[in-house]
Amino acid sequence: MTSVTTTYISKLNQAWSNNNSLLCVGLDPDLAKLPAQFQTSPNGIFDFCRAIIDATADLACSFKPQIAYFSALRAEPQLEQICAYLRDNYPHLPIILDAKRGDIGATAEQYAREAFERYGADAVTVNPYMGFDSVAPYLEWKDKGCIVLCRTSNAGGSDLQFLQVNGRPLYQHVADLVANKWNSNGQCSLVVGATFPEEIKQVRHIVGQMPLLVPGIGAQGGDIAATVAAGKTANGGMMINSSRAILFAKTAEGEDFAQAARRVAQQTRDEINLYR
Ligand SMILES: O=C(O)c1cc(=O)[nH]c(=O)n1[C@@H]1O[C@H](COP(=O)(O)O)[C@@H](O)[C@H]1O
Repeated sequence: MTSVTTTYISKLNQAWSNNNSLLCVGLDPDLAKLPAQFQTSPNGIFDFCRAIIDATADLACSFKPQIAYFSALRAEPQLEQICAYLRDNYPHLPIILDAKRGDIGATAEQYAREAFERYGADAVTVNPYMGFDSVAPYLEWKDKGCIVLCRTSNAGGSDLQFLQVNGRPLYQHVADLVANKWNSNGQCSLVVGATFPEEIKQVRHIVGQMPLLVPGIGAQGGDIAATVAAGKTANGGMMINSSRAILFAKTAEGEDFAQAARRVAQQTRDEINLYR
């Protein structure tokens, strides 16, 4: 059996190759969209996510729970259970806690503890808007990952990220800053949306081999071929996230929701691999 390593980056490298996959399965369990039996049972969110995890783990390079789907419903204990379930059963797959945190250092220390101690995540998404001292507390956790928003997948990302600053767009400054100043321990990644393949190319050029978290395929319509071509590296280079398209895949005749999720995850993984 392959040995399990403990840093975010080494886990990710192993997951890319062991599962031959760049697919990150997003866990965004919108209660209203869950099959009816999970909407009403007390541990329904956990049970739904566990079924999705078991159905897709061999096809994924990581799982990304989005914290708002839990905290909005006071369901953080179920998120703790999901993270524990992932650590116990799929310890080789990194857990990316999507929380998009950003605050002054003292508060960021608490957010880092929340991500890495409470949930035992391998990496957390953070917002760079408040600058280095707001990100530094995450970097103190040397074996954990810090995934910084750079060129987000939403249209409104352009409001700020495309502003020209000293001759180039702000998102390129973020990429440069993270790659050349903040990443001294090699634990950083960047978020770049699959809806903007040209920007993925620009970011890849600036950051070398740094892993990218790339949401925006599936429900947001990002182009898989263009995304992979723009961001791939020799050993992987990207976690390409899909959430709703997998979680709430339309069932074919005779399929249950988990089988449908697996089918879509497999199609997505295979389509990504076509272009690697
Ligand atoms: O950081 C993220 O994960 C993220 C960044 C971004 O630029 N765009 C984006 O969609 N996301 C997240 O990625 C997931 C996308 O979900 P789907 O559109 O359903 O695949 C959601 O959890 C978003 O919060």
